[in-house]
Amino acid sequence: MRLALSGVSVRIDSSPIVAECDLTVEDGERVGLVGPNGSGKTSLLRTVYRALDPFAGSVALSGDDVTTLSQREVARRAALVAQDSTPDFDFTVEEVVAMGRGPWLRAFESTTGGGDATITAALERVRLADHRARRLSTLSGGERQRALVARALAQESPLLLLDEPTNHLDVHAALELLELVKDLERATLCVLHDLNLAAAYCDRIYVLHGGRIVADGPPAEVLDPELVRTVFGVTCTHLTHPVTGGLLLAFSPQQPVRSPHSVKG
Ligand SMILES: Nc1ncnc2c1ncn2[C@@H]1O[C@H](COP(=O)(O)OP(=O)(O)OP(=O)(O)O)[C@@H](O)[C@H]1O
Repeated sequence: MRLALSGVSVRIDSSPIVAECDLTVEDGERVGLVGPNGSGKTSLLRTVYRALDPFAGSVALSGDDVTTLSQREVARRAALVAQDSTPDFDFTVEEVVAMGRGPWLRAFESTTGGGDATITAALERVRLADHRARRLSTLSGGERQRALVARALAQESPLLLLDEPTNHLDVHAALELLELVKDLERATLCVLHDLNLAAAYCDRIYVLHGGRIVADGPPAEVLDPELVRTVFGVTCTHLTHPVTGGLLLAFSPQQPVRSPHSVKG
Protein backbone atom coordinates (compact mmCIF):
# COMPACT_ATOMS: atom_id res chain seq x y z
CA MET A 1 0.00 0.00 0.00
CA ARG A 2 1.34 3.36 -0.99
CA LEU A 3 -0.35 6.67 -0.28
CA ALA A 4 0.64 9.55 -2.52
CA LEU A 5 -0.70 13.08 -2.35
CA SER A 6 0.41 15.21 -5.22
CA GLY A 7 -0.12 18.97 -5.35
CA VAL A 8 -3.20 18.72 -3.14
CA SER A 9 -5.07 21.93 -2.45
CA VAL A 10 -8.23 22.11 -0.38
CA ARG A 11 -10.83 24.82 -0.35
CA ILE A 12 -13.80 25.02 1.96
CA ASP A 13 -16.55 27.43 0.95
CA SER A 14 -14.04 28.80 -1.59
CA SER A 15 -11.54 29.65 1.18
CA PRO A 16 -8.07 28.15 0.64
CA ILE A 17 -7.28 25.79 3.54
CA VAL A 18 -4.42 23.68 2.19
CA ALA A 19 -2.19 24.44 -0.79
CA GLU A 20 -0.04 22.31 -3.08
CA CYS A 21 0.81 19.53 -0.66
CA ASP A 22 2.96 16.57 -1.71
CA LEU A 23 3.05 13.71 0.77
CA THR A 24 3.76 9.99 0.60
CA VAL A 25 3.44 7.06 2.96
CA GLU A 26 5.22 3.91 1.88
CA ASP A 27 4.31 0.37 2.84
CA GLY A 28 4.89 -0.18 6.57
CA GLU A 29 6.06 3.40 7.12
CA ARG A 30 4.86 5.51 10.07
CA VAL A 31 4.49 9.09 8.99
CA GLY A 32 3.55 11.99 11.25
CA LEU A 33 1.72 15.15 10.30
CA VAL A 34 2.34 18.03 12.69
CA GLY A 35 1.58 21.72 12.67
CA PRO A 36 -0.09 24.44 14.72
CA ASN A 37 -3.83 24.54 15.35
CA GLY A 38 -5.68 25.40 12.18
CA SER A 39 -2.75 24.66 9.86
CA GLY A 40 -4.86 22.19 7.86
CA LYS A 41 -3.79 18.77 9.16
CA THR A 42 -7.29 17.32 9.54
CA SER A 43 -8.40 18.83 6.24
CA LEU A 44 -5.48 17.20 4.44
CA LEU A 45 -6.15 13.88 6.15
CA ARG A 46 -9.82 14.06 5.14
CA THR A 47 -8.86 14.09 1.47
CA VAL A 48 -7.37 10.61 1.89
CA TYR A 49 -10.62 8.97 2.94
CA ARG A 50 -12.70 11.14 0.63
CA ALA A 51 -14.46 13.14 3.30
CA LEU A 52 -13.16 16.09 1.28
CA ASP A 53 -12.29 16.16 -2.38
CA PRO A 54 -9.21 18.20 -3.30
CA PHE A 55 -9.79 21.45 -5.13
CA ALA A 56 -6.60 20.65 -7.06
CA GLY A 57 -4.06 17.84 -7.14
CA SER A 58 -4.58 14.15 -6.54
CA VAL A 59 -4.68 11.55 -3.78
CA ALA A 60 -3.72 8.03 -4.78
CA LEU A 61 -4.07 4.81 -2.80
CA SER A 62 -2.03 1.98 -4.32
CA GLY A 63 -1.77 4.00 -7.50
CA ASP A 64 -5.51 4.61 -7.90
CA ASP A 65 -6.89 8.13 -7.63
CA VAL A 66 -9.34 8.05 -4.72
CA THR A 67 -11.89 10.06 -6.70
CA THR A 68 -12.19 7.05 -9.03
CA LEU A 69 -12.83 4.67 -6.12
CA SER A 70 -16.10 4.04 -4.31
CA GLN A 71 -16.27 4.94 -0.61
CA ARG A 72 -16.39 1.23 0.05
CA GLU A 73 -13.18 0.62 -1.88
CA VAL A 74 -11.48 3.55 -0.15
CA ALA A 75 -12.51 2.07 3.21
CA ARG A 76 -10.99 -1.26 2.22
CA ARG A 77 -7.68 0.51 1.70
CA ALA A 78 -7.64 3.12 4.49
CA ALA A 79 -9.12 3.07 8.00
CA LEU A 80 -9.54 6.11 10.22
CA VAL A 81 -8.97 6.33 13.96
CA ALA A 82 -10.24 9.74 15.00
CA GLN A 83 -9.52 11.49 18.26
CA ASP A 84 -11.32 10.37 21.36
CA SER A 85 -14.78 11.84 21.63
CA THR A 86 -18.04 10.98 23.30
CA PRO A 87 -19.86 8.53 21.02
CA ASP A 88 -23.13 9.72 19.51
CA PHE A 89 -24.70 6.31 20.04
CA ASP A 90 -23.76 4.04 22.85
CA PHE A 91 -22.82 0.86 21.02
CA THR A 92 -21.04 -2.00 22.69
CA VAL A 93 -17.36 -2.48 22.01
CA GLU A 94 -18.13 -5.49 19.85
CA GLU A 95 -20.71 -3.56 17.82
CA VAL A 96 -18.21 -0.77 17.21
CA VAL A 97 -15.51 -3.18 16.08
CA ALA A 98 -18.04 -4.99 13.86
CA MET A 99 -18.61 -1.70 12.01
CA GLY A 100 -15.10 -2.15 10.65
CA ARG A 101 -16.38 -5.09 8.64
CA GLY A 102 -18.82 -2.81 6.76
CA PRO A 103 -16.73 -2.34 3.61
CA TRP A 104 -16.47 -6.13 3.19
CA LEU A 105 -20.14 -7.05 3.66
CA ARG A 106 -22.59 -7.67 0.89
CA ALA A 107 -25.91 -5.80 0.90
CA PHE A 108 -28.11 -6.76 3.86
CA GLU A 109 -25.36 -8.95 5.31
CA SER A 110 -24.47 -8.31 8.92
CA THR A 111 -21.86 -9.40 11.38
CA THR A 112 -23.49 -10.42 14.58
CA GLY A 113 -22.44 -12.16 17.74
CA GLY A 114 -18.87 -13.22 18.35
CA GLY A 115 -18.74 -15.46 15.31
CA ASP A 116 -16.59 -13.28 13.15
CA ALA A 117 -13.01 -14.36 13.73
CA THR A 118 -11.69 -11.06 12.43
CA ILE A 119 -13.56 -9.13 15.09
CA THR A 120 -12.37 -11.44 17.83
CA ALA A 121 -8.79 -11.24 16.60
CA ALA A 122 -8.99 -7.43 16.52
CA LEU A 123 -10.38 -7.31 20.06
CA GLU A 124 -7.65 -9.61 21.30
CA ARG A 125 -4.97 -7.59 19.54
CA VAL A 126 -5.96 -4.46 21.49
CA ARG A 127 -6.57 -6.45 24.69
CA LEU A 128 -10.29 -5.68 24.87
CA ALA A 129 -11.69 -9.19 24.41
CA ASP A 130 -12.98 -9.11 27.99
CA HIS A 131 -14.71 -5.78 27.34
CA ARG A 132 -16.60 -6.79 24.19
CA ALA A 133 -20.05 -6.50 25.79
CA ARG A 134 -19.32 -3.19 27.52
CA ARG A 135 -20.84 0.06 26.25
CA LEU A 136 -18.26 2.35 24.69
CA SER A 137 -19.25 5.15 27.08
CA THR A 138 -18.26 3.02 30.06
CA LEU A 139 -14.65 2.63 28.89
CA SER A 140 -11.73 4.84 29.87
CA GLY A 141 -10.41 7.18 27.18
CA GLY A 142 -7.47 4.87 26.50
CA GLU A 143 -9.70 1.81 26.20
CA ARG A 144 -12.04 3.72 23.88
CA GLN A 145 -9.17 4.60 21.58
CA ARG A 146 -8.03 0.98 21.57
CA ALA A 147 -11.58 -0.03 20.60
CA LEU A 148 -11.36 2.36 17.64
CA VAL A 149 -8.02 0.84 16.66
CA ALA A 150 -9.71 -2.59 16.83
CA ARG A 151 -12.43 -1.29 14.50
CA ALA A 152 -9.70 -0.17 12.09
CA LEU A 153 -8.06 -3.61 12.36
CA ALA A 154 -11.38 -5.31 11.62
CA GLN A 155 -11.54 -3.13 8.52
CA GLU A 156 -8.39 -4.95 7.32
CA SER A 157 -7.13 -1.96 5.39
CA PRO A 158 -3.38 -1.73 4.86
CA LEU A 159 -3.27 2.01 5.65
CA LEU A 160 -4.15 3.49 9.02
CA LEU A 161 -5.08 7.15 9.35
CA LEU A 162 -4.96 8.55 12.86
CA ASP A 163 -6.20 12.03 13.72
CA GLU A 164 -4.80 13.13 17.06
CA PRO A 165 -5.35 9.67 18.54
CA THR A 166 -3.73 10.59 21.86
CA ASN A 167 -5.89 13.65 22.49
CA HIS A 168 -7.39 13.52 26.00
CA LEU A 169 -5.24 10.51 26.93
CA ASP A 170 -2.93 10.48 29.93
CA VAL A 171 0.74 9.78 29.30
CA HIS A 172 0.42 6.07 30.04
CA ALA A 173 -2.55 5.59 27.71
CA ALA A 174 -0.91 7.72 25.01
CA LEU A 175 2.30 5.67 25.02
CA GLU A 176 0.32 2.43 25.20
CA LEU A 177 -1.72 3.43 22.15
CA LEU A 178 1.27 4.47 20.08
CA GLU A 179 3.18 1.32 21.06
CA LEU A 180 0.18 -0.68 19.90
CA VAL A 181 0.07 1.15 16.57
CA LYS A 182 3.82 0.67 16.16
CA ASP A 183 3.50 -3.08 16.73
CA LEU A 184 0.85 -3.31 13.99
CA GLU A 185 3.60 -2.54 11.44
CA ARG A 186 1.16 -0.96 9.00
CA ALA A 187 1.51 2.06 6.84
CA THR A 188 0.34 4.89 9.10
CA LEU A 189 -0.35 8.57 8.65
CA CYS A 190 -0.82 10.13 12.05
CA VAL A 191 -1.74 13.69 13.01
CA LEU A 192 -0.04 14.49 16.31
CA HIS A 193 0.26 17.63 18.39
CA ASP A 194 2.91 16.32 20.76
CA LEU A 195 6.20 16.78 18.93
CA ASN A 196 8.02 14.44 21.31
CA LEU A 197 5.56 11.66 20.54
CA ALA A 198 5.93 12.41 16.85
CA ALA A 199 9.72 12.24 17.20
CA ALA A 200 9.55 8.96 19.11
CA TYR A 201 7.03 7.11 16.96
CA CYS A 202 7.36 8.40 13.40
CA ASP A 203 9.86 7.41 10.74
CA ARG A 204 9.21 10.67 8.94
CA ILE A 205 7.36 13.86 9.74
CA TYR A 206 5.63 16.45 7.58
CA VAL A 207 5.19 19.93 9.02
CA LEU A 208 2.17 21.94 7.92
CA HIS A 209 2.21 25.69 8.42
CA GLY A 210 -0.50 27.95 7.10
CA GLY A 211 -1.83 25.17 4.88
CA ARG A 212 1.52 24.41 3.26
CA ILE A 213 4.04 21.67 3.91
CA VAL A 214 7.16 23.50 4.99
CA ALA A 215 9.38 20.54 5.90
CA ASP A 216 9.53 16.78 5.75
CA GLY A 217 12.04 14.12 6.70
CA PRO A 218 13.31 12.22 9.76
CA PRO A 219 12.13 13.85 13.03
CA ALA A 220 15.59 14.88 14.25
CA GLU A 221 16.26 16.73 11.00
CA VAL A 222 12.84 18.26 10.55
CA LEU A 223 12.17 19.42 14.09
CA ASP A 224 15.21 21.65 14.27
CA PRO A 225 14.99 24.54 16.75
CA GLU A 226 14.76 27.19 14.06
CA LEU A 227 11.84 25.50 12.31
CA VAL A 228 10.03 24.89 15.61
CA ARG A 229 10.51 28.55 16.52
CA THR A 230 9.23 29.75 13.16
CA VAL A 231 6.25 27.40 12.95
CA PHE A 232 5.18 27.06 16.57
CA GLY A 233 6.54 30.28 18.05
CA VAL A 234 8.39 28.61 20.92
CA THR A 235 12.02 28.20 21.82
CA CYS A 236 13.12 24.60 21.41
CA THR A 237 16.23 22.85 22.66
CA HIS A 238 17.38 19.44 21.43
CA LEU A 239 18.27 16.99 24.20
CA THR A 240 19.01 13.29 24.26
CA HIS A 241 16.45 11.10 25.97
CA PRO A 242 18.32 9.54 28.92
CA VAL A 243 16.57 6.17 28.52
CA THR A 244 15.87 5.68 24.82
CA GLY A 245 18.78 7.75 23.50
CA GLY A 246 16.33 9.33 21.05
CA LEU A 247 15.56 12.98 20.42
CA LEU A 248 13.94 14.87 23.27
CA LEU A 249 12.61 18.36 22.65
CA ALA A 250 12.46 20.83 25.51
CA PHE A 251 10.26 23.87 24.98
CA SER A 252 10.19 27.28 26.57
CA PRO A 253 8.25 30.41 25.71
CA GLN A 254 9.86 32.54 23.09
CA GLN A 255 11.48 35.61 24.61
CA PRO A 256 9.52 38.63 23.50
CA VAL A 257 11.55 40.77 21.15
CA ARG A 258 11.87 44.18 22.75
CA SER A 259 11.09 46.98 20.44
CA PRO A 260 13.89 49.56 20.26
CA HIS A 261 11.19 52.23 20.54
CA SER A 262 9.55 50.69 23.56
CA VAL A 263 9.15 53.12 26.38
CA LYS A 264 8.48 50.38 28.92
CA GLY A 265 11.21 49.25 31.34
N1 LIG B 1 -16.07 22.71 7.59
C1 LIG B 1 -15.33 23.83 7.66
N2 LIG B 1 -15.86 25.03 7.35
C2 LIG B 1 -15.11 26.16 7.39
N3 LIG B 1 -13.81 26.17 7.73
C3 LIG B 1 -13.23 25.02 8.05
C4 LIG B 1 -13.95 23.78 8.04
N4 LIG B 1 -13.10 22.79 8.39
C5 LIG B 1 -11.91 23.39 8.64
N5 LIG B 1 -12.00 24.72 8.42
C6 LIG B 1 -10.91 25.69 8.61
O1 LIG B 1 -9.76 25.19 7.97
C7 LIG B 1 -8.60 25.52 8.71
C8 LIG B 1 -7.81 24.26 8.96
O2 LIG B 1 -8.56 23.43 9.84
P1 LIG B 1 -8.06 21.97 10.21
O3 LIG B 1 -9.03 21.41 11.18
O4 LIG B 1 -7.80 21.22 8.97
O5 LIG B 1 -6.69 22.32 10.92
P2 LIG B 1 -5.85 21.44 11.95
O6 LIG B 1 -4.43 21.70 11.64
O7 LIG B 1 -6.30 20.02 11.91
O8 LIG B 1 -6.26 22.13 13.31
P3 LIG B 1 -6.23 21.56 14.83
O9 LIG B 1 -4.81 21.23 15.13
O10 LIG B 1 -6.71 22.71 15.63
O11 LIG B 1 -7.14 20.38 14.89
C9 LIG B 1 -9.08 26.23 9.98
O12 LIG B 1 -8.94 27.61 9.80
C10 LIG B 1 -10.53 25.84 10.06
O13 LIG B 1 -11.30 26.85 10.67
